[in-house]
Amino acid sequence: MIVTDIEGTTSAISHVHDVLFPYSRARIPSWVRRPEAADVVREVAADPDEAAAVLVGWIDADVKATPLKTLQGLIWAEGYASGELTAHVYDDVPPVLRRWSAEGVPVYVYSSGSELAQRLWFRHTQHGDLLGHFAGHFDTVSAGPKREVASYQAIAKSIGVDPGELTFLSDVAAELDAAAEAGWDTIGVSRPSDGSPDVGSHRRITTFADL
Ligand SMILES: CSCCC(=O)C(=O)COP(=O)(O)O
Ligand SMILES: [Mg+2]
Repeated sequence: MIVTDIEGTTSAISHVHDVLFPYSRARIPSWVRRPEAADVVREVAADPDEAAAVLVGWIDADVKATPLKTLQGLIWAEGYASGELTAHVYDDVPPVLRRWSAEGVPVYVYSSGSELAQRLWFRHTQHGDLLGHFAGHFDTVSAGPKREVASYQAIAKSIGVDPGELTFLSDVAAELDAAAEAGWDTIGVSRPSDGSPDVGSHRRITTFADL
């Protein structure tokens, strides 16, 4: 069974940082006053203005904080609905997703982006709707932070399989290390167009075509 990261693995880091993050950053000051954001604001600060400053600071520092990821999912939902946003997925990914679907290989997503953000992402790619290829989604709420071994143990337990049956695809060495420590197989996906991040000692590929 496959569990895949999104940013840097199925999709370009540059798209997240140059398109998605600025879209949410520009809208946070008004969104913190909306009723849908009340829980997030309460978690982050004493009032909406203070919350907006914290949330924008997290975007600028790329902090994968759960309240930020929750709010970004809500903000991006409007962008996808209006047609302002389209998600990026590398050209080599859809053919492999189709092959895995045809072969009955279950594929899950594990991303710091919220489950809502993940679903929107794969529903609105430049290749069309790819969401049907995924058996389930894990985020920092359902599994925990991506650099902690316990998160990978929690995912294996939730799917109901031995850790050795799971293969994790990610561009981040610390995430792959945590998955390996939990007993998973790991493959580092290192995209040259994103600067080929270092995946440490893990098996390394540069395209899903190699899977
Ligand atoms: C579809 S989630 C959008 C990207 C994002 O907010 C993020 O934090 C991605 O992190 P990942 O764990 O996929 O590297
Ligand atoms: Mg990543």
